Amino acid sequence: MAAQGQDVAKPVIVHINRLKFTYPGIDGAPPPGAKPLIQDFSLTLHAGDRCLLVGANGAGKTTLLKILGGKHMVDPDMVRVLGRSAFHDTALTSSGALAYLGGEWRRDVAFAGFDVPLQMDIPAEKMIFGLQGVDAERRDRLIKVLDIDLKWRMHKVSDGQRRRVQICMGLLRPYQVLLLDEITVDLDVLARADLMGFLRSECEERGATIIYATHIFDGLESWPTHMAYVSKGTLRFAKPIGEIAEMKELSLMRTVERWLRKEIEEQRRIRKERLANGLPEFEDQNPDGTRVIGEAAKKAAMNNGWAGGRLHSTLAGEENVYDLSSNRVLRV
Ligand SMILES: Nc1ncnc2c1ncn2[C@@H]1O[C@H](COP(=O)(O)OP(=O)(O)OP(=O)(O)O)[C@@H](O)[C@H]1O
Repeated sequence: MAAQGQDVAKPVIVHINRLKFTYPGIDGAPPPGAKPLIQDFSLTLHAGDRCLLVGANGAGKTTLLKILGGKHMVDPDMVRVLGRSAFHDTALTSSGALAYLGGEWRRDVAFAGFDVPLQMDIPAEKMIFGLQGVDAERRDRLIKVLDIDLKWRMHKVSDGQRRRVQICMGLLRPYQVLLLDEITVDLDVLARADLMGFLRSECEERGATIIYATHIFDGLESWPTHMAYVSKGTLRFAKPIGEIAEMKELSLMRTVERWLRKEIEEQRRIRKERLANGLPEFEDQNPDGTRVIGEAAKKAAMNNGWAGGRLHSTLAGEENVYDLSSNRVLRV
């Protein structure tokens, strides 16, 4: 489904066409019998669109952003960013045209993409000015927007201050497509508002396209042009913000809350019906009560693409590996 009501004169920037994806098991192949995590997912976004990606924990938002960012291989026709397949055409990310800023930074001392240790005794200035080929005006603007003190020593700053430097570095290059995965958690109200304002101007002034997965809706009321609601790996809908009926009477947060409450009620009803019909409560439940299908899946190594399975190895012994969304992993 394309986001309805968009300006068709604008170029298509992101095109997802009936995407289907299953995380590979330890042998690199999808576990036999595993239900795809993402299925029949289609979405089209145009230049200048700012799309909020919403959905419950584990719905598949991070997975989708990673697929878009070229970190998981899918059929090249299923996902096109700027007309190219990010997985197969690595120049898309290395050129900076496609940028991804994700929550995994939080647990990671090395900054994705730049290979710079973030917690060593190094001034923010050295990190920010260390990146070559950057437009000086853009750099100054970002330093101002994120209110960065160039003298900050990276090993002594707060989480929020470190995050500001990370975000600054991630935005130094003028991307055409930006994928954001819950990046504002540590930011104070002012830094968050200024950052969102900056990102908005990027879309309005130079036609950048942004997809932002978040659970924090404070101050985002007038930010998105579109909303995409994901539920259990499928797209419920993607619409321009003006076409979302609930938003005429409810805030953004209450709107999403209403969707998620409805979803959970539906799931409870389905589970009740299954039990009443003598079936296991969950569709993907094994007889022993676990919810991973097949032996290969039980042994599946957690590999989240961006970080080569570093953190996930600590979770290898956990039973229901498929019930751990990325944010849950981060919060462990
Ligand atoms: N590397 C992996 N291997 C196998 N399954 C995974 C892997 N990473 C995530 N999953 C599973 O995929 C599902 C979707 O996870 P994902 O992180 O995409 O959800 P999300 O919508 O971003 O959740 P949240 O809002 O909690 O961040 C979860 O059930 C999770 O257990």
